[in-house]
Amino acid sequence: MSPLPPAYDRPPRTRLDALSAGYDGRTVLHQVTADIPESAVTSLVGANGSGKSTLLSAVAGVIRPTAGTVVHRGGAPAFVPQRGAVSDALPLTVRQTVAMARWRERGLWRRLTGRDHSTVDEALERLGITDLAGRQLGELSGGQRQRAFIAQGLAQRSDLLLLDEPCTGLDPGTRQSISRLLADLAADGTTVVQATHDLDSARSGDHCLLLRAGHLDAAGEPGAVLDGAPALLS
Ligand SMILES: Nc1ncnc2c1ncn2[C@@H]1O[C@H](COP(=O)(O)OP(=O)(O)OP(=O)(O)O)[C@@H](O)[C@H]1O
Repeated sequence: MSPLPPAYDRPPRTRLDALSAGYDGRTVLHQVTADIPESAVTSLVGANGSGKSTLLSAVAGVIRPTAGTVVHRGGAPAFVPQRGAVSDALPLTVRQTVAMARWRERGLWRRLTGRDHSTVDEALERLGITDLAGRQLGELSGGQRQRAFIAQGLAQRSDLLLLDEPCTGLDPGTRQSISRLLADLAADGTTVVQATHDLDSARSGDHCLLLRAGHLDAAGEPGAVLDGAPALLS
């Protein structure tokens, strides 16, 4: 198999054109135009409040653009919001949490199929949490819980995985292993977009978008984007 071309040469999986979005009439994301290359890890970086989560939510379809467009070349994305899509106060096991991804497609009144169960098993396996399947979500460490939420995202079987700060609050070893997992997913054909404050993780990705006060400040190869933003590195 020939190696994939660098991210900046890959076709866009998703294209943002003059995308603006916000809350209650207040615009926080201003006319962002960018491509998200397929089969690559794109990192959204920027200071607190720069609009990373808002951009992800707009790409996920959770909030509507106030202007501009998000065009997906493919199906609906899987979105793993900050702190996961379910409260860890709910009495759910890890397996039930991951299986929720399949219920969304089936509807609550249908039984999960054998393929659904295999998808859940594969997602648990891929995140290395098969042995935690029967544990309650509320009993897990931060890193274990984060893996369960990423597994839930994977089990949605989308080729576009959107993750809001998957590494926040985790120790360096766990952060590294999650970054490696994201790279493996991209190598297998999944387009990954992560909002992150972890600059090592951003640097190890393929592509980077830097937001400043809701504007796209730079885009491209991670090293070049991050080296051009010394304030972020301090
Ligand atoms: N649900 C919301 N309702 C109203 N305003 C919001 C909401 N979510 C975010 N904002 C505002 O939008 C702006 C951008 O926030 P956003 O969470 O997108 O930034 P961020 O870059 O992800 O920040 P952080 O790194 O702190 O997570 C901020 O001023 C924030 O207060």
